[in-house]
This record gives sequence, C-alpha cells and structure tokens, in this order.
Amino acid sequence: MKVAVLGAAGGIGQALALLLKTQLPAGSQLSLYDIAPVTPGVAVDLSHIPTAVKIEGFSGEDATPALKGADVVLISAGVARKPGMDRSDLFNVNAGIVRNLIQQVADTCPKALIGVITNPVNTTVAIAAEVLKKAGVYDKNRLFGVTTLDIIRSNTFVAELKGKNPEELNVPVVGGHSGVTILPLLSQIPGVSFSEQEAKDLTKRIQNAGTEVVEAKAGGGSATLSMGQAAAKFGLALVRALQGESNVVECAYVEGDGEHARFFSQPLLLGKNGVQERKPIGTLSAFEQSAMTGMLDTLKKDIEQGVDFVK
Ligand SMILES: NC(=O)C1=CN([C@@H]2O[C@H](COP(=O)(O)OP(=O)(O)OC[C@H]3O[C@@H](n4cnc5c(N)ncnc54)[C@H](O)[C@@H]3O)[C@@H](O)[C@H]2O)C=CC1
Ligand SMILES: O=C([O-])CC(=O)C(=O)O
Repeated sequence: MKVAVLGAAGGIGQALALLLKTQLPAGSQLSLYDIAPVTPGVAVDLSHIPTAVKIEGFSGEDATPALKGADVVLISAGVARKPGMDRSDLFNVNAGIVRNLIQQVADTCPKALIGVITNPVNTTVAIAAEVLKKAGVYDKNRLFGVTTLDIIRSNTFVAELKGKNPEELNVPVVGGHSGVTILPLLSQIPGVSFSEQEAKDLTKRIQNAGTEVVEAKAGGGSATLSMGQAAAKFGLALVRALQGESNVVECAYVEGDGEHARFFSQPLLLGKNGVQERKPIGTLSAFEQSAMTGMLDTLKKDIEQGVDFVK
C-alpha cells in the first residue's frame, strides 16, 4: 500500500505525515512531495521513527516520482487563510495548484483514491473532477473532498456541551466545507438531544470553527494539527477499505446522484474501489431542513466556479 501526501512540507502535511508514519500498516510506503526544498529532509526526519513504514521525500516542480504506484493521494498543497479572508479568497492561488497536481495524478496513478484537502474544498473537488474527466480517467467513486475536520470538531463540541466521551461520538456532517454549507446533523446523535437554541448555536460554532482557529492564530495560518489528525483518520479509513476491511464508513464530499447538488458530503461506505455505497442522509429536523435548503445556492455556485475554471 502506497500513500502519497502532496503539500507534505506544510502545516497539515507534516502533521499528517507524522501520523501516517506511525499509524499506517506495516509494509506500507509513504511518499512526501512539496515544492519546498525541505521536503526530502522532512522524510529523512520521519524515517528515524521506528515503524515498518518506508518513507521517501521529493521536492521541486515534478510530483511524478512521489505519485508512481500510489494507491491513495492526499492533497494539502496550497495557501491557507489569514484573518478577514473567506475560504473562497483562496481560489485564485489554489485552483491552479490543484489543477496542476491532479493532472499529474491523472498521468501517473489514475486509479488512486484521491483526497482533496486544499481549500476551497467545495470548488477544488469540482476542479479535480473536471481535470480527471478531460484526461479520460474520472471515476466519481475515487475522488473525495476531505471534510473529516467538521466531523471531529462536531464530536468534540457536542461532547463538551453534553458531558459525553468525544471518542464515542460520530456526528454526521453533510453538505460542503465552508460557512453555511457545513451542516452537522445534530438531531441524529443517538442518546443526545438539544434545545432549538442549542442546536442553532452549536451549528454556528461548527460552521465557524475554521475561522475560530484562523483568528486565534492571528495571521499564522489555519487549522493544521486538528486537520492533520482529521486527514490521517480519513486516509487510514481509505487504506483499511482498500485492504478489504468491511463496514468502513466516513463522511466525505463526493459526486453523488445530484439530489441536493452535484457534489455533496454524506456518509459513505468505503470499499476496494473507493465509494461502495452512498448512504442516505436520513431524516432532518425542521431546522436542519431549512439550513439545507438555504445552503444549496451557495454550494452550487461554488461547484460551478470549479467547473468553469477547467473549461
Ligand atoms: N479540508 C479542510 O478541512 C481543511 C483544509 N485546509 C486547507 O489546506 C491547505 C493547506 O493548509 P496548510 O498546510 O495549513 O498550509 P501551509 O502553507 O502550511 O502548507 C501548504 C504547503 O503547500 C505547498 N505548496 C504550495 N504550492 C504547491 C505546489 N504547487 N505543489 C506542491 N506543494 C505546494 C507549500 O510549499 C506548503 O508547504 C490550505 O488550502 C488550507 O485552507 C486547512 C484546514 C482544513
Ligand atoms: O478555515 C480554514 O481556512 C481552514 C479550514 O478549512 C478549516 O479549519 O476548517
């Protein structure tokens, strides 16, 4: 099993690489790539950790050596937010970076499962899909926008509010990954209930959690360590599914049947070919239903922007 991390010298990339070096199954290969010249050194640093995971690092313009034979590709290359910016403000720089890297994935490891972390995820996943389509290798079951951070934040915040063990919670979060498009389904948590006000306030906190970190870091970037953890959780789930483990279910932003929007985050049963089954999002509360209706225009515009970029 080979996992490639693109953007591996960055805040997320280094945290993710550390977690993968210590948690990938024995015998796996971990391949790091970033334009930053430090990247081979990051790999040498991690290589001294005594696990049976072989690690290599590559830098420069060409990601091909890192991508050769990759089964899973996780992409966090790009710029991060500063206070006062929206995720959509990252489009100008990150759209081109994602287009370029996905083109290299299409050329080198077209069958890999791809997890896009780079923001704005609502749009960069649409860019990735269109680039893969143009290259004739698009499989909607193999391309994911990584929204796992929204789930782990929801688990943490719900546990804090309700005195639960966060590790026993698994809050489904559907929609997209920015502002109003992030919709935690708080009504579906077994054994936990919320007043209308609690549900409203908590939903808002989850939607603004990225901004909470951006402001706290005061110009020093956005979430990197919690995102490293989230990306590792998602990447390891892909690996487990590829290895034939059953009942691997994670939420992610994928192309579905278009019932709500062309791309939509929902619970997915993962298998050897990526998405094995798109699970229904279940019954929504009146509040969630109205939040869902309210988000769709924004989400569809975000997607359209990505499609237009590649046209
Ligand atoms: N999906 C999600 O939930 C989250 C997404 N993000 C996004 O992840 C991205 C990365 O964030 P950080 O790691 O904090 O940023 P960072 O600035 O620490 O790292 C980004 C890395 O990308 C590299 N890079 C830039 N252009 C590249 C290229 N063309 N090819 C290869 N590498 C390139 C840089 O050299 C740098 O090492 C941002 O777009 C951020 O908004 C951040 C948090 C959560
Ligand atoms: O908010 C940001 O810019 C980074 C991000 O996506 C998150 O933390 O959820």
